[in-house]
Amino acid sequence: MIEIQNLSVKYDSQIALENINLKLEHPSLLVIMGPNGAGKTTLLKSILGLVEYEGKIKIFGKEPEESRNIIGYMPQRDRVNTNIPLKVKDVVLMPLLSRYYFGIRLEDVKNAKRALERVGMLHYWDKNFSSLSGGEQQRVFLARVLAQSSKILILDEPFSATDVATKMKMAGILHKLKREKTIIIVTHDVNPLVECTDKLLLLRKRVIAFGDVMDVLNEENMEKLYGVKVPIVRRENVCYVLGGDVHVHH
Ligand SMILES: Nc1ncnc2c1ncn2[C@@H]1O[C@H](COP(=O)(O)OP(=O)(O)OP(=O)(O)O)[C@@H](O)[C@H]1O
Repeated sequence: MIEIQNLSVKYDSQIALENINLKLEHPSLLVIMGPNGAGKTTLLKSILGLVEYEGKIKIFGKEPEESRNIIGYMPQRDRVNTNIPLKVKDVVLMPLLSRYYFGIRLEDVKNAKRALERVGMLHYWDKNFSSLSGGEQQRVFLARVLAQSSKILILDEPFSATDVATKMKMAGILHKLKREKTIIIVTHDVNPLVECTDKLLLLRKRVIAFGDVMDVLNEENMEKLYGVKVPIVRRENVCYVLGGDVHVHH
């Protein structure tokens, strides 16, 4: 369970997050949406203990710094150097290696292969990572995080650079995983995930809205969030953002 109380983050004097409160049950899937610069990545980094913050964050009752071994993190692709001179297998195995000082275990290789198979990339095992397309690299990054078998997954824009088939495939994997894990996803495109999202957080430095998708995803809240009209279509028990990828600078 993740509990955040009165969380605020400042970079120098600039406020990135102000008075964030939320509670997330385990297992569940939380989607975070908001305009560029809204503090989404900063919120993820706070949960990971990677930035200084004011307020309280408890992850199964522990501090973020003490919880790193139960969290798998997939950073935003734009912010990592994807020109890595490594094979696909090395990229997936790397976080597993750092856990054990005595080298690679057969079980780690099995986990890495299983994760790559899950995202449909096992045939690239021996291929140079930098030669893959953006969407393929994204699938390898997802495999890397899946192979860690963490209780909590934090994914920053996992769908960027992926085609519609890959998005649907990734969403399907996450849908299955959320039965046993807590998954936190930042995305500009909530549509592939609406059916498996338990809680939606609309963030713009502060919490604009937090709750069930059907309650939170409405035109009034989207206008508050993005400052422009964003049409929503409702159909039976689901709703979608018309335009899909909402990417607005505030
Ligand atoms: N290391 C840093 N030093 C100074 N300012 C920062 C730093 N990281 C982020 N910021 C600023 O904090 C604000 C929030 O940034 P953050 O990356 O959390 O936004 P975001 O919602 O993830 O945006 P995007 O959708 O563009 O990825 C921005 O104004 C950004 O410029």
